[in-house]
Amino acid sequence: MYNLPTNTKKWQFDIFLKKIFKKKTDAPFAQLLINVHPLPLFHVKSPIFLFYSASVRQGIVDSVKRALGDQKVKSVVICGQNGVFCGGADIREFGRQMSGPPLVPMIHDIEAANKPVVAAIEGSALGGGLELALGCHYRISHSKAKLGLPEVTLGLLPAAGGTQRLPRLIGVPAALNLITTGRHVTAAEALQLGILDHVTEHNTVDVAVKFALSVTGESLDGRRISSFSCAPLSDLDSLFEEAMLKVRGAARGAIAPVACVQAVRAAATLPYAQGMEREKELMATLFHSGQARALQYFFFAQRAVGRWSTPSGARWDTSQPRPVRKAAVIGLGTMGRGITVALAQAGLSVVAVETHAKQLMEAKKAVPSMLKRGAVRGGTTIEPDSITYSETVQAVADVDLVIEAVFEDMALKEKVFQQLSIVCKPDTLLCTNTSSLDVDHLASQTRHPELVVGMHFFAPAHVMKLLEVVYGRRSSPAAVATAMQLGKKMGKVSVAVGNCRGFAGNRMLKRYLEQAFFLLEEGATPELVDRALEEFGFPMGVFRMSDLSGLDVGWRVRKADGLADTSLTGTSARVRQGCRYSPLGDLLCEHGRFGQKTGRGWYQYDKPGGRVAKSDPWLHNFLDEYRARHGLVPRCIDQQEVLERCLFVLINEGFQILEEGIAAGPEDIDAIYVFGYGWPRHRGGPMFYADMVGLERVVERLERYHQAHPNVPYLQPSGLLRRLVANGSPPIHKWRNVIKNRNSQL
Ligand SMILES: CC(C)(COP(=O)(O)OP(=O)(O)OC[C@H]1O[C@@H](n2cnc3c(N)ncnc32)[C@H](O)[C@@H]1OP(=O)(O)O)[C@@H](O)C(=O)NCCC(=O)NCCSC(=O)C[C@@H](O)CCCCCCCCCCCCC(=O)O
Repeated sequence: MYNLPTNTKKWQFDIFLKKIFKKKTDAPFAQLLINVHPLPLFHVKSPIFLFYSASVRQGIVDSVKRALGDQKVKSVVICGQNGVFCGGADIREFGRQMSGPPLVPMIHDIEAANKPVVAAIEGSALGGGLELALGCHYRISHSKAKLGLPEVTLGLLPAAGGTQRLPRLIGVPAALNLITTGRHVTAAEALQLGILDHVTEHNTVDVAVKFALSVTGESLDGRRISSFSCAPLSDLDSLFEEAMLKVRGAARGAIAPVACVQAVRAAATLPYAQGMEREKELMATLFHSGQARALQYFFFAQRAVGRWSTPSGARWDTSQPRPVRKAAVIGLGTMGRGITVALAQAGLSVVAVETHAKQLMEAKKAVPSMLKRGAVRGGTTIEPDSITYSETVQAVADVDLVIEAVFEDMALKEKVFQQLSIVCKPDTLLCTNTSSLDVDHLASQTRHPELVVGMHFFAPAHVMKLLEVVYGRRSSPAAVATAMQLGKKMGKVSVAVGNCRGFAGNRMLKRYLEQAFFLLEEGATPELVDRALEEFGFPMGVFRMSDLSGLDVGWRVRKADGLADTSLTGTSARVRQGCRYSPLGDLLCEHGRFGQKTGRGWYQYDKPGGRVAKSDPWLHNFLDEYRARHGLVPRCIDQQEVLERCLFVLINEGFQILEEGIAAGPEDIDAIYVFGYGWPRHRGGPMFYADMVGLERVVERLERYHQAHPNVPYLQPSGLLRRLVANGSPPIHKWRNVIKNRNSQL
């Protein structure tokens, strides 16, 4: 029996030796089962799994050394504990001084062993976990395991030989796909790709031990992946050019996918040792990059939003969600259909209500085909009768939860909530899919305001990952917890936010859009503004995005708010409620230019519904005339000003939202912006970006722009932003302390 490595606690590293006797000969025969797990997670509901920490790596190195040096040991099986092989490197270690044995020589020594080493994979083999398995001579996996090299999603590349061994094992095209996307594959796909040697439904370790016995003494020459050559390909150059174009198009400005392509190219063109050198060099450029920091921050931020809290003290860990088996959707327009699909995909039974016969008929056709497409994409099946359709609200009498998705009109929504309050069971949760209306007001229309919350979906609702769960003043903790849990069940990232106009996302977006309009007044063009934002990493600039979502949407809201009055002339045309206002969007709508759907907006399209935006001379003339009419002298505006004006004002509103407690922490805002508004993930989200840029700089630029535009009050740095700077600009993970101190003084 081997002893645990000194200085390793039992819960950190477990290793045991199993003596197995060959049945026929009865000769002593031993395998080493190295448990490469577990770091317990301090999360009651999570399973235990391991990420390589220094002590784990040390443990593996020592154990493998002893196993290989022990004549009694004939083969080695490496497995995890508690059903998980290995989730890869401990990401938290990256920010600190790294210690302990490095992974590359550790895996190299395993591969060089003269005894068969078998990886027994259960749960996950990700990142460095899969790289370890690739260093083994055989890989046996449970059918439910997931495998992958997700380093690219953390701004890195698989630098423990992953970029060199995987292409040698499964070929360049398949390896490029896995390494540049970071996607996880099922055991079945991994077997088909050739990553695995065998997949089992039974006890993986038992199967691996049996297998390890069966190959004892066999030659390992053909089993060391580093000695393989990549399968030859006829046109390597165009393959890599195509791969480069693809990754550049998928995440503009992201450096890790580009480095991944370069590393795989090295595998395809260089001997293994030189390829490893190239892998190391490329990793060194990524490792300390801002993008790696941003992506690793975002990895934890995504998880942090699940630990929600509200200013009234409701929390994720003390609030019990209610079971939801049957749900209803009221209103089957675009949003309602998407929500119906998302609920059905989550396995709920759904009552879909639409009072307009024509719309109902169309929905009855559209929803099943959306479900079918989703099932094909996700390889799932859907119970066709999980959705029932009705023309009357009475059909929702027995559901556990209703999501209202009627037209964005307060009077109409009020009526629906009054009806629902009468028709539904007294404990039914009533949710509204509004994008900006007052949730408290809607709650006041019902008998149980504590059971009312907002569920703000993003279009298309069955595809977009973000869900803002909006708690009102009287929403009960159970109501919030139920909506959050339902969001998770639908595969969404649910973020709890307070009730205010536009909630967190749209409230910030309003400021961003306004600045973009002001920039046009001052001399910019839609092309210039969009180019700056797209080069920053947004998939679409603000004007292309408006054309896609429809200019009439914002126009309707501005009209309802009494803002869109184009009959005003002179200076009052560009001022509303004492603040600068740009009527440009309203004027375009008056010309019938609603964006892609009308074939004209900020750009022109070849036909209504066309997708390809082309510069429009009409629009440029229109802007010239508009400026001349208002005595505006166009000036040269550079990309930096576009970014600062549009992004810093959005960030400033984010600080205001934090100050007011509408969002509990910066991670919430960042998750909303990355998942709902196309903020480039490799920039971590707007609040993380502010931290990277430096809070002093954000304040300084905002102040300067405010001086230049004194009638734009929200260019003034928010109180929280100023306080953070006064507190020495602490790093983002400490902002909550400053916010908490302030709230506790209120
Ligand atoms: C594993 C999962 C699939 C589990 O999912 P599940 O849903 O069950 O659970 P959660 O996702 O909620 O996670 C629970 C809990 O665990 C935390 N966590 C998850 N993964 C990690 C991790 N890898 N490290 C640390 N912590 C982790 C998570 O945050 C949750 O806790 P919380 O408190 O937040 O609730 C799923 O979690 C998952 O997919 N995880 C990520 C897996 C992954 O991405 N793995 C890859 C890691 S990177 C890696 O392995 C790199 C390797 O290639 C090794 C490379 C060699 C490195 C060498 C360094 C050389 C540096 C050279 C440069 C030097 C230059 C110079 O200085 O000069």
